[in-house]
Amino acid sequence: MDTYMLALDQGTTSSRAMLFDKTGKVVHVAQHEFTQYFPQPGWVEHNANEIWGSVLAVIAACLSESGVKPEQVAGIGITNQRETTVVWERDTGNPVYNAIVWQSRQTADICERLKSEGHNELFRSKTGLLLDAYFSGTKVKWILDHVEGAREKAERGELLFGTIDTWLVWRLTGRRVHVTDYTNASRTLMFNIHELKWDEELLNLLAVPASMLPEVRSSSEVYGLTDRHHFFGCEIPIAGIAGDQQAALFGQACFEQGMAKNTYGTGCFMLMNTGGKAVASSHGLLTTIAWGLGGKVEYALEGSIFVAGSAVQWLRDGLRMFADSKDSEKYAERVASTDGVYVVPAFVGLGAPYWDSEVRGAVFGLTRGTKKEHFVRATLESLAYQTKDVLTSMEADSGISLKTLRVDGGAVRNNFLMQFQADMLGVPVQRPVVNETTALGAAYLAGLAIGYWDTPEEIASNWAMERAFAPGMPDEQRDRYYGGWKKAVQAAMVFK
Ligand SMILES: Nc1ncnc2c1ncn2[C@@H]1O[C@H](COP(=O)(O)OP(=O)(O)O)[C@@H](O)[C@H]1O
Ligand SMILES: O=P(O)(O)OC[C@H](O)CO
Repeated sequence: MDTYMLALDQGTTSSRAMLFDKTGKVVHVAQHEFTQYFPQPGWVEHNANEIWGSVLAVIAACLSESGVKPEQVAGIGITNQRETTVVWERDTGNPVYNAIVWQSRQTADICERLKSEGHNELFRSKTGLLLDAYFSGTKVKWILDHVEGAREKAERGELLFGTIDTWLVWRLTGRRVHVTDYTNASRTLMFNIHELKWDEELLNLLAVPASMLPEVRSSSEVYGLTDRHHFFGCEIPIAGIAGDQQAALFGQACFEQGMAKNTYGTGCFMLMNTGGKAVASSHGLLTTIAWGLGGKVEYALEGSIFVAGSAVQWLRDGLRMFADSKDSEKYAERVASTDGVYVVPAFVGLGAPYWDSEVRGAVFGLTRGTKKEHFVRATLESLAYQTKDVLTSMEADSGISLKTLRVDGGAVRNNFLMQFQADMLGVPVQRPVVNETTALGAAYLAGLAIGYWDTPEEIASNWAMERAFAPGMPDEQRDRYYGGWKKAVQAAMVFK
């Protein structure tokens, strides 16, 4: 009987279940979108029960559509949108508030207050992060402060906190197992990434009771078995957990120090493996845990870009410039350049390396001759420029010069973008055959724990390139283009 690994990829806009075989090939995918709530400007929330329902639905669809029987599933790996915060009642399992999504800015004032009290450096040095509304810690505090009775319940030990991985494992195991892994813990602002434990001093500053927190485990081990009731009568080991960007780094087999990947989805997330060393950034990057595996923890430097593919969606849905995102390539290629037009897609502020939550989007260099094609091209180029900003910081922080960049995510299908990216970075951009590297990484982590795969080397040999894009732009032209982008960003940051 053939067996498969099942990856559950719980993303910001959809949940996916994916079956992989031993060669790392996708056997089947099922996907389900769910509701986005925007209760106030800048706030983004999800219904945690709807997410749970969507995960059950995609598991059922993936198995029934593929004809794979539940008993053929050797193990489950979970990967998730990171930082998104759920608080629920231990006894009833009811969330006390919506899940507050990573993009949500509703805790910006809590961050400002902690910064004004001089705590930024403390959080940075212990967690590798910044005091920004992006991360979970202030979101937990916000729920305890704003939901009636929540703080009292939390103090009595009646509430549990989890990122989405934790929520799903708790539900899948029939409410028995309350765990997370190092990668997800490292995005909470509450976890000390050097001592590998929840940090009491930070918990006190955030006023979050330790009793709410999940146990932190490695990214590859058996955490528990699925409850028969949720898994068609089968008890399947849940054996891998990683935040989606770390899972993609693993799925791209970036196992050696200095290897990096960039995922072009809603946002762009570039991670560089820095090995067993937590490299502190002095250029606006995050230090994060890449994975915990085989009794060891490896670290990564991360540049998080908040708006990437969603800028293409904006052209499609907001400005109605085309009906399908893939047409952006055709329009961009109809002109030889943007003719000096720059789009700065700072719709929710700018993440790495600027961390400016007040700045908003801007367009520069318009003339009477500016056409839709220039606009589309400039928007796509903005993804590559933002990535260049991050790589420049990454090389400065790590002292490592990137040799090649491995890419994945929805927007890498755009050949214009990939070529422009290679030109801008001056290094080859490599696109793998399997673009579903996030889910694949989760499957690999789970598969290693249960012996479906034996070693990371075996996994690395599965990685295959679909196409490489070689840099070809003359230095002078690259510097001129990039210089224009830097000026555009600076100008956008002045206008607030
Ligand atoms: N051919 C394309 N060119 C440019 N952008 C694209 C293309 N195809 C998809 N996208 C963008 O990629 C994003 C979807 O990628 P995906 O990896 O599924 O995102 P996520 O996991 O963040 O939801 C969308 O924002 C979409 O606009
Ligand atoms: O849901 P995604 O794939 O856009 O990823 C979200 C990131 O994990 C946020 O940090």
